[in-house]
Amino acid sequence: GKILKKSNDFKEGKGNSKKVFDSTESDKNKDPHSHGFIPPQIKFTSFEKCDPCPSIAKCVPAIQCPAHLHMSTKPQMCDLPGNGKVHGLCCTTKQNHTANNFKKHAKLRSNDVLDHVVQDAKMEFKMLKNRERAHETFEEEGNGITEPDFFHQMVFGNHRPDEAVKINSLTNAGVEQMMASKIFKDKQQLTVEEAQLNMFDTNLVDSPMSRTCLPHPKCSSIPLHYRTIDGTCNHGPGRETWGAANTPMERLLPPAYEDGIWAPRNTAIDGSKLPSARTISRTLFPDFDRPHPFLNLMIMQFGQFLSHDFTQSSSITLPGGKRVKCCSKDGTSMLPPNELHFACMPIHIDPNDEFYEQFHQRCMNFVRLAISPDHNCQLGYSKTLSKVTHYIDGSAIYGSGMETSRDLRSFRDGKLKMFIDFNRELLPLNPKSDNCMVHGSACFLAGDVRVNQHIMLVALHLLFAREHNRIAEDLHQLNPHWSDDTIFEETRKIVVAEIQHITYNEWLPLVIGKETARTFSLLSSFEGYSNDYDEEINPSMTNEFTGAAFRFGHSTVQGRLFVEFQHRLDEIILISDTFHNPGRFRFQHFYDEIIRTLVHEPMQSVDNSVTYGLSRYLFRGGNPYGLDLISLNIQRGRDEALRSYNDYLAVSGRKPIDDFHEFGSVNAERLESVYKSPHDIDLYVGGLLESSEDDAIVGPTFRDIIADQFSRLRRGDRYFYEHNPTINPGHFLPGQLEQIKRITLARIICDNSDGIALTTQSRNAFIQSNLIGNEPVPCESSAIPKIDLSLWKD
Ligand code: HEM
Ligand SMILES: [Ca+2]
Repeated sequence: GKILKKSNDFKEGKGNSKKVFDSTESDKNKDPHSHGFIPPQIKFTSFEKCDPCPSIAKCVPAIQCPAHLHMSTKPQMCDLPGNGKVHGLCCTTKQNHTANNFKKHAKLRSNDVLDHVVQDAKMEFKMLKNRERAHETFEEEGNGITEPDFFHQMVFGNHRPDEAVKINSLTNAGVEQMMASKIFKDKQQLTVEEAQLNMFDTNLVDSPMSRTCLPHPKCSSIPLHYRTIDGTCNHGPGRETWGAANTPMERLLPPAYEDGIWAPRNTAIDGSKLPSARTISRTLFPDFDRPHPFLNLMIMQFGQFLSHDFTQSSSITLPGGKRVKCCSKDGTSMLPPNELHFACMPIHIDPNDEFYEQFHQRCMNFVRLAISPDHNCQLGYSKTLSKVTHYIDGSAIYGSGMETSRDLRSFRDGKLKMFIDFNRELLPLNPKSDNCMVHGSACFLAGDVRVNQHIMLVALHLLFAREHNRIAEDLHQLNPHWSDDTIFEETRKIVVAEIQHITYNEWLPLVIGKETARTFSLLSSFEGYSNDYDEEINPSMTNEFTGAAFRFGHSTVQGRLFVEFQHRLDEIILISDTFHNPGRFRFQHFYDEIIRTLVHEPMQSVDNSVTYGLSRYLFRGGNPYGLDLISLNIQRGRDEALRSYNDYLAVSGRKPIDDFHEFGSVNAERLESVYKSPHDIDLYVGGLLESSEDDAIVGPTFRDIIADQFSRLRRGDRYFYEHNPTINPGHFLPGQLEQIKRITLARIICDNSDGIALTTQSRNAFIQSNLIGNEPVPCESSAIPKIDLSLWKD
């Protein structure tokens, strides 16, 4: 095989001088919104085999090979660890896939230009804010029945008014920078794809717009012993904000923004408009009961709990924090263009929609995500942000901000606040009256604002909050001299390690399959420390992951819960009745019973079926109909400018499709009835419809996007529980780490039950409890190993 010496050599790859994108010169002067804009396609390259990789390059799964190398040159194939079925690519696999890797050639011509850009952007921003005032006059809810859209916006909500103010000013800064980038692009006559490839070489740090830059935290020169609450200072100088709360997401591939800056993906390959997200949803995602043969609903619920640990997008709101509305009041039409807020992207509902027709609904509200200033305050395409820490760090339990975290702590013996009801711990009651449907009934407070979203989610929050207090109590007994702070931080460290261990050791291999977990080096080692930290890996969420791949979970949701009660009649609970309505937790037996149900009941398979509880009745509350989560997901992908499904096949090293029949004849027919070309398929749709391979539950495209993200989340986290003492300033002692690695979800369930309806538990809490080999054993049984906390005695 050929030897490549430097990363630069990739660019020189023989016979590969062709351009990355299929860009036509005429794109340059075209208005991207005008009919006829053709989104650039990513070219697929085939690879030659070469073993071993040249020294500078590493053999990595294709998706981890930075996009620019991938697309413009021919990296060579190599063998990955595992069963030899999957080939990797020899790549220099550092930090970002896109940004900063492309040669910058949009050099600033003169400083005058930047001054003009900044001035114009300021003016435009002012005008935008003025126009926004007109929307303030819309009245808010009146009749006492909360609209589904109200709870939808709560998904992007804040804990505290001060957080709302902060995020609002950050969003404004993002919007102002977006305007500057647009103006800059026009003045410098950059093409759409130059913008998409982030070829801008200009930042605002020294400009009068520097106040819009992302604030840089001051980190001490010696790394802190415990991770910060907001995730700052995990990485070294220049990278202090990586993975922190309120910082931008990254991408696997350049965005499909149609103007290169922020205009959503709207246009099909032939220049016509893409089909409506609702049309796609109702055509392709009916509701069938297809229970998984052995996985249970805990797979689903732990997955959502995790997703709330590492991502919460933010939505654009009116200046006072109120909702933006894009449909007429009665939902029968969209607002006319001159009345639409700039963040509006309402979803069109067909007149013959078999569900919404009876309610005369023709429009579903949809507001675009907030955008953030860049880490380095660089002009370029817009980036969405996560309000929670990107790391797996228990932020759904402890909050992602100092003030929220204080609101949650009791400041006694390191414990979290709890609400004592019937002599047992429930989550503290939420002082905010609008967080739940039924005011005055139970409504809870946790580290994540979405806690009350539905009843199964509450159970997981409670489980881990109880685990915190249980460990805190033990540490207090062992070390009576420890302060509240020390107990809190030591307990938090253990709980986070438990979550990370369960994630990588139990949960993830069941989702992406053991083989892929091995290929991406994601399995926990049986013993000892790990050495795979890489300071250049940005752990931040990718848009492909949060906007599409990790939403696979929506297909696993069971809309009807069969809850077996011991002292009452069994009940079927409809998930649509529990949105923001967790009152059942006040029944003494309910917590134990819902956990038992999660472990007993099958999850739904990942496929073209989604419960109507999500695709018709989402957040219905007291209304006859709700929202459609699948429509929201598809529309969200376009809002975030995810590229079409085919481009992601290319980046994970597979051949793009040009025939709908790749998805089987039933799906092909349905796809063909909505999409004009296989090149138009939205990532969420294509990814969900793929059949899985080997032992994964998701198809290969989602599988690889998920595996890549979980790889970043361990290799790019200094405080990852397994990392060795030279890397992790808060590392565990060898004996302690050994104890952590004994932990399973089953043990945590056992240790925190009320002992009423739950006294036995299956060893694998992610596999249905009625299956042979996974029969429940008594909680005291040594078959479910315990953690020995005496190793934490000072
Ligand atoms: C009953 C269960 C669930 C409900 C009601 C629910 C609801 C929602 C809603 C309303 C959104 C925002 C949609 C938008 O406007 O873009 C969302 C986003 C999301 N969901 Fe779910 N979901 C559920 C379960 C799950 C599960 C099981 C997973 C993963 C295993 C998951 C992963 C995600 C992710 C990653 C996002 C994006 C979050 C962000 O970046 O803001 N969800 N979900
Ligand atoms: Ca987090």
